[in-house]
Parts: sequence; C-alpha cells; structure tokens
Amino acid sequence: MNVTQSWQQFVLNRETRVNVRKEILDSWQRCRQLGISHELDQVASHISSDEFIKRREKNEVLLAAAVPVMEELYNHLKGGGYLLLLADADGYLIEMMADAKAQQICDRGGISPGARWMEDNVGSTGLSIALRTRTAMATSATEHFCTAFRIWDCSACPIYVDGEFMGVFDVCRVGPGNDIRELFTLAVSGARAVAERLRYERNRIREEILSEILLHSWDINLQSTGILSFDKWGKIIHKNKLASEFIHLLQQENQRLNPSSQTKEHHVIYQMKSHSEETAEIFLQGQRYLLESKQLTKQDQNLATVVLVTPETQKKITYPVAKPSQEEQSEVHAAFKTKNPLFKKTLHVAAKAARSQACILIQGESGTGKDFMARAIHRESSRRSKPFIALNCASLPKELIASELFGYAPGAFTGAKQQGNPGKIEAANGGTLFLDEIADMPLELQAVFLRALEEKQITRVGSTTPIPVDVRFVAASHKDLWLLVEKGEFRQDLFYRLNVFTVHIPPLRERPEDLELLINQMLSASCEQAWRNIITFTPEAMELFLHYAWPGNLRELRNVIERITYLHEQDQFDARHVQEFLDFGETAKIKMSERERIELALKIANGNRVQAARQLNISRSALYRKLEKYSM
Ligand SMILES: Nc1ncnc2c1ncn2[C@@H]1O[C@H](COP(=O)(O)OP(=O)(O)OP(=O)(O)O)[C@@H](O)[C@H]1O
Repeated sequence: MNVTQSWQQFVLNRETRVNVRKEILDSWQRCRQLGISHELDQVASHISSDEFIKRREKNEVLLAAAVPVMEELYNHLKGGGYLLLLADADGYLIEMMADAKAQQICDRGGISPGARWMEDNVGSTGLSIALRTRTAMATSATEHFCTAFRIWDCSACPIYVDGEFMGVFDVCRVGPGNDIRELFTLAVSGARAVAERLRYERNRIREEILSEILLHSWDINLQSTGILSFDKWGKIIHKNKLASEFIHLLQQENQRLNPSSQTKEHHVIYQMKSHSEETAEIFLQGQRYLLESKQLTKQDQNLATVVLVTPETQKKITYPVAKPSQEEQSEVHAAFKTKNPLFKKTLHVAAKAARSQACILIQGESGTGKDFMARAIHRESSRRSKPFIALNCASLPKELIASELFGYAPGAFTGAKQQGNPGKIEAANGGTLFLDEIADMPLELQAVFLRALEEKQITRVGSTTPIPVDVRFVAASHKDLWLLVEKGEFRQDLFYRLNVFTVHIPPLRERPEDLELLINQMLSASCEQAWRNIITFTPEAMELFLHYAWPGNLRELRNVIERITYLHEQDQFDARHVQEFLDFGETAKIKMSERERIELALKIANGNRVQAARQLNISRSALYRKLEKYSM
C-alpha cells in the first residue's frame, strides 16, 4: 500500500492503523484529535498586518540573519518551482520567497507571510511537524494531511543558537518527483547558515555591549558586579558569571515562595528590565543585593537595558571613573603625550580598552606609532607579565603566514623542523599577539584565523589536534580596513571581530600642538643616550620644524632627531642648520602657502636673497617680484 492509499484509509475510512512512518502517523492522529479538516484548501490563519509588522520587528535579528541566506539560495533555485519559508519560534511565517511558478500555487492555497503554520492551523507538513517536534523533518506531498499542501514536497529544519530555538527554515518544491534528500540538505544547510550568522551577530552585540559598558562612565567594579543585558524585547542578550549566579538564586527563591508557579522569571528582574534608571534591593540567602538598571545607547540607538547587580558590602567600594592619578599611571597616556583634544579622547578609549580582554584595532598612517601603541596596551593590560608577541603579516610570504601564526606539526611540509614548531599564537599564550599589517593576511587564512579567535583554540598546520589558547589580539593597519571590506578584500566578519575597539592614531600634521614637546623629549632622550650635552633649538629653528609636514610621522621625527644628535656638533641648533636635516621640497608644500615658503627660505638663508631664490628654485628677479607682491 502506498502513502496515498494509507492517507485515504486514514482520512476517508477513519482507520487508525495505516502503513506510514511513525512521525507522520503521529501527526495525522494529532490532526484528527484537533478536528482539522483534510479538505482544507486555503490557509486561513493569518495575523493582521499590524501584528505582522510587530512580529517582524520582534524577530529583526533573525530576519537580518536569514534574509541574505534565503536570497542567495533563492537566486540559485529560482525558476525551479521552489518556495522558501521562514517561521519564527511561535510558528508564524515571517519571510517567504517563491518564484513565479511556486507563487501561483501559493496564491491558490493562501500561503503568504503572516500565516500561522502550526499543526492546528495547517495539519501535517514538514514545517508544522518541525515546529512542533523541533527536529528536522522532510515530508513528501502525499504525507501532508490537508489538500492545500498535497502538491508540495517539503523539508524543514529548526534554527538553534546556543540551545535556544529561534525558528524554522523550510524549503518546498512543487511535487511529485523531487529528490527529498536534496530538499533536506538545502533546509539543513540553510538553517545552519542562519544559525551561524545569528551566533556571530549575538557575539558581536555582546561584545559591543561590553565595550560600551567599559566606555560608559559607570561607577562599577567589573570584577564584583553582575551584569545582565536585555534587548528591547526583554530577552537576555548577555550575562556575566555573577549575574548567572544571581539569577539562579532568584529562581530558587521563586520556587521556594511559589512551588507551583511556572514562571521562571522573578518579578524583580521583570521590573528592572522594563524600567530604565530604576533601582531595587533584594535580600537572598543572607545577602542584600542592590540592583540598578541603565539604558545603554550608542549613536542615539537603544543598544540594551543593562541591569547591574552588586552585593551590598561591595557597593560601598567606589571607583571614581576619571581619577587623575589613573591617567597619570596609564601606560597608554605615558607613551603618547598629547594636548590635542581629539587624540586625548582616543587615548582615554585606548587605555580603557587595554584593560578589557577585547580585540583592538589600531589604525593610522605609517610611522604614527601603531606598534608603540600595541606595546603600551599590553603593558596597561592584566596580561602585562605574560608575553607580547608581534607578527607583521606584510613581512612574510603569504604561504608562510599560516605556519608562523598557528605553528606546524612534525613533518608538516618539506623543510619543516622534525619536532614541529609552535606558532606565534601559542607563543603569546596568556599574553598579547600584535598582528601588524593585518590587511595583508590572505583571505583564506582570515577565515581560519577568525575561527581560532571565536573558538579560542588553534590547530597546528598538518595536525588535527586542537590546542586551547588564551590570547588577546591587537591588530593594526595603515590601510582603511573598512574600504577593503567594501572591496571584498578583507572579511567583514573578521573586521567586526577585530574592531571591538578602534584606536585611530592621527598623523603628526593633525596634532601640531604636540610637536614642540615631542621634539624636546626626543632630543633630550637621544642626547642623553649619546652622552652629550642636550641640544637646544632656537625659536626660529623650532618654528621651521613646526612648519614641516612630517610625512613619515614619528618615525621620521625620531630619525631626524637622531641624526641631529650625532651630526650636529654645537649645543644650539638654529634656523641655518635646518636645511641640512629637513627637505622642504615637495613635502613641505602640503602645509605651506607660497608666502610662508618664501619666509622659510629667507630664514634658512639667514636673509640672503640669492640663496633663498636658489632654495626656492626660482630666479632672483622672480623672488623680488614675489617679495613685492607679499609686501615683504
Ligand atoms: N609616542 C611615541 N613617542 C616617541 N616615539 C614614538 C612614539 N610612537 C612611535 N614612536 C617612534 O616612531 C617610530 C615608528 O613607530 P611604530 O613602529 O610604532 O609606528 P607604526 O605606526 O607601527 O609604523 P608602520 O605602520 O610603518 O609599521 C618608532 O621608532 C617609535 O620608536
């Protein structure tokens, strides 16, 4: 007896024991108990458009993850009579894609977004069974209970993220004659891709919240405060260990007070997450806890409601945020002295970020001090006593980066050491790995590196044994990574992962107020090292240095100062000496008007117009004309 005959016996003759697989028979029996008519030829359970909009808003993260996956699949399949469906965790269709052929049939059967797709609305289908049993389910058209769906073969797979059921991804095709295994593979791989994207997004949001918490001037001690974050729908998006312990205590309390209650959430949590800027106290197992809820916003967008939980005794310990001494003690502030307000802010973020465990991306032109900053960040972090390892991705042939980074197993390739070799990540264990010129990491390797970042483990080249690692990554690039992402030359997911904090170091020309101090500091350090009297600049010489554009940034400044230290014999350095060390040719034009360049040339030539004209590469008469023009 085939499935169609079994179905006829079941629905027409009302037999109970028919020859179909157990999952289908169970579902048919539930349909019978629910009084579903097998003659149903139209889906009749749509929510209103207002409700539909609300439901999509509620599932915006799921949709953002699923729609690109559906679109990609749809582009591959269109024209073949395929229908792709996405149901949320409550069984409502929140997205659907169908080609013209499939759409016609959908229209006849009332299959459209907003339909509720549970067994009590649509009978047995792959999707409704998957929604009920929360396992993947493939069904052929003849296994479907209601007439409306007995044309579709259907395959559905639940989407789970960290154990949480998010919805179901479904692939259908007009039957008969489909290869059900193919539909099944499509549904499972689609659901997996959506889950992967959701997991990634969740981690990103989690890290964003953490970094925002760090940046907000909240008076909290991260070590002893429970932190619970909720999205705008009241769903927990992040909790630290202390918060998990606190919730567990609350659940125990709930059970004790009201053993028959099904509600797991304690009313105090409900109250805190629903109202920002609220405070509460609760006494649990001999300890009083103070709760505060805060609204976390970023660029005027609500990011999360954060509930801070502090055991009372610890609340008394306060940590003033902007302790002046903290700045003085900060390695980052000590390494980069600045009067530039914007750069000051950057340093403040860098110092705070340094004390977190998050990845940091340092951006800045060549020679601005990215390596210097990475080292300061390491010294500022709790990892300061552990190794700081640097790897410059641009300095290695592309084929070698993987083995440098991950190490290799014995005999992994010709020329490999017999006993294998640990890579830089392993060498940095417990400490910091600085990846300079990250933009030069080959695309294929970026995916492997991202996985290592997420899973906190690496596998040496040529080995299959994963090795757990605990490393803080700081990456740097002089290229605009976002531009590379847009051009498809750098992975977007890796960019987001590295970019939890971005520290942008401005070029010297954008922080002119710092130049004098830097010059004096470098001069005295360099002279001290060379065992000579400290050289002093005359105001004119200093002015010329301040006018220079410094295209090579701090590196160039350091080199010039060192050359002066070793080559300039007098203790005073005046304007006449400047031209020996600085090239005011092309580079200086960036910063100077014509008048300023003439002034400069005259200063360098100590007022000698013939020399000044030579310096400017113009004739003497041309110089005279210009002097007249500028009334000089
Ligand atoms: N804050 C600073 N104070 C003094 N010297 C500095 C500072 N930052 C960097 N330098 C000096 O400037 C030079 C260049 O610094 P660094 O190598 O960190 O720059 P970078 O941005 O990493 O350069 P690249 O992009 O070329 O790798 C080094 O000699 C360093 O000692």
